[in-house]
Amino acid sequence: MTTISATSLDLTFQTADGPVHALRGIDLTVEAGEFVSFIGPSGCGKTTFLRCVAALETPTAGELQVQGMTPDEARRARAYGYVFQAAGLYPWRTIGRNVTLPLEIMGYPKAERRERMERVLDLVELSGFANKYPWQLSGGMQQRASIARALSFDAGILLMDEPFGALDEIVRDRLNEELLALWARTGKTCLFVTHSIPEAVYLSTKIVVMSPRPGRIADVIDSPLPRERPLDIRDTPEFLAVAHRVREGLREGMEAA
Ligand SMILES: Nc1ncnc2c1ncn2[C@@H]1O[C@H](COP(=O)(O)OP(=O)(O)OP(=O)(O)O)[C@@H](O)[C@H]1O
Repeated sequence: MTTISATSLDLTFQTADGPVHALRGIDLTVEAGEFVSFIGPSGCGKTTFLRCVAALETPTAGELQVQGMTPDEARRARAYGYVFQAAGLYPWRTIGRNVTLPLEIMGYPKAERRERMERVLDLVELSGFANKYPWQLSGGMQQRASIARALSFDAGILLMDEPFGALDEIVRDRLNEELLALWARTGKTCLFVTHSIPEAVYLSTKIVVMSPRPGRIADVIDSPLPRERPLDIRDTPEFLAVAHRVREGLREGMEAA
């Protein structure tokens, strides 16, 4: 089943310095349950594309469908959870009450909020941290709490904009492994923005390589790697071949820009 379908998508921002062509001719199909990474240099439109899916930006031309709906309908149907680069947890709320915030807004009864909170905190391995405050957790744990919050209302799509960009490499490796396990367990469709080639190749079933000015797709790579991926898969020739193709796509995209 197709979850995201973009056809000839264009978005031009009108700014004081003139038009900025953030996206041009984006054609992309994402099937349910895929893990799709978007990689490309700063300004190539990765965040803008995610924001279009989330109905936070409106394309100037083309068609975009999210679970067969317009992005706005999908937003109202709570089709996605959004995880940002900064965890964005409210410091005056406990982890548990940060996770239940969307559920409170949506009017879930208290008992169900609690049950869901416990389930998603367990999914991100933060059981036992519900009563802590964000500042009592490491950066990696805060990001896991932010993922739990995005999972709390069972959206089929998880939009993640560089969620691990600010973390050191060892923590990031661990979160990558955990995210893959979480994805396998939940069957979510994931759209994930990253600047890291190894991260994109390790996580994804599909890698979208983008290039700037105007933001467009330089290559779409369907990963030949198995879905089960221990971290040391990164040393295999198959992994390195995909990483090489991503690097080539980035280089060609820069040359064409
Ligand atoms: N609201 C806005 N108004 C005007 N221009 C914008 C707006 N949002 C984004 N842009 C411009 O659109 C282009 C694409 O931006 P976008 O943030 O999507 O890139 P990105 O690939 O996510 O970059 P990064 O890797 O730095 O996060 C950039 O040139 C940016 O300056």
